[in-house]
Amino acid sequence: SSGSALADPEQNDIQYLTPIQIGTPPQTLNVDVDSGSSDLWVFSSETPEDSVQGQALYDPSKSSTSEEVQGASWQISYGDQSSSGGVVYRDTVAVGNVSIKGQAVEVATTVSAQFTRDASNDGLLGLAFSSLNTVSPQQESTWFDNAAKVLDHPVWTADLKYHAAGTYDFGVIDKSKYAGKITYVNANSSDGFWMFDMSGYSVGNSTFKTAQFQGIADTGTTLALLPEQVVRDYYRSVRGAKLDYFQGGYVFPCGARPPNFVLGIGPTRLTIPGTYINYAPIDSFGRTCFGGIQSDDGIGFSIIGDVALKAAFVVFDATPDQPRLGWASK
Ligand SMILES: N[C@H]1[C@H](O)[C@@H](Sc2ccccc2)[C@@H]2OC[C@H]1O2
Repeated sequence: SSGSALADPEQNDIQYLTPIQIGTPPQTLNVDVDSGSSDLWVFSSETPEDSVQGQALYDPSKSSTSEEVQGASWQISYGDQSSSGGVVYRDTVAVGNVSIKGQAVEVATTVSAQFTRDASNDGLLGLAFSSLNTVSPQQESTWFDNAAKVLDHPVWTADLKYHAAGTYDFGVIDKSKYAGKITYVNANSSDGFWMFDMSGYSVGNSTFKTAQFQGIADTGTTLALLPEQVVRDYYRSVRGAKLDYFQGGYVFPCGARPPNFVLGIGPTRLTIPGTYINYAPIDSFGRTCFGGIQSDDGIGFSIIGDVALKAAFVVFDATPDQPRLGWASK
């Protein structure tokens, strides 16, 4: 089987939301497909009312195919310090018409304020490796790991777009969605992420500088978080750019036209248009803008988020024993 689901951006492409169907009859929720985590969790009838502000709720009691996983619980905290936790049901979950029975659906009994504030986000669909799943005492598999058994190929692809709806495809590589060839690089899943090696970078039309650093492909992170040195080098070329301690990153006058940024991924190059790096105004006058490239704060690896991913067609290939990431222009 194979399927395709919408990736609909919120304002400024802060995140992309994908409708999924849970239960019988199907309950549709819009979730954030997140290649940086491995829990499928949703707002639910068991989420305290004061923690819900407009989200759609999954109600297992209204699904004839739901069953509680006795004694199981989950608790997750994310890179941006948000968090959630709760109990676990099994139910049928369809993404892009690929329907999987007995999928662990983690229902939230607590969510942090960032999630409560985000009315259009009904939960997360974690598509990193199952080794990061937080369900205890028995860890659960991601929806993709369960689906890979029935998909024509153990792959899913991300075709995110700048200020427009894109798609996540499952089990198929759609040739109409990219141009030229797909270049594959090995992924290292030992930390549970889609981690891969960068080979260098260039700013605008300057010469390519070799630099060895690792990064994770993270559809759930908005920006591209790169090594401090690389980021400092980039903003030297942006008129009026400065590191704003209070905003927590590099800002510049919204009239600035940041240069393109070229990321070396193994032998291939990913060009992030400067327009994607003029991420969004931080003030209501639209005078000062926040950069789409920021520092990874020395966490030990970079986070290749949506600002970069939306410039490519990306293949998450979970071929057993050798996961790979495919990159193509579009
Ligand atoms: N992988 C990412 C994840 O999807 C989000 S979770 C999230 C939090 C609040 C609002 C929406 C989503 C968080 O930011 C970066 C990293 O952790």
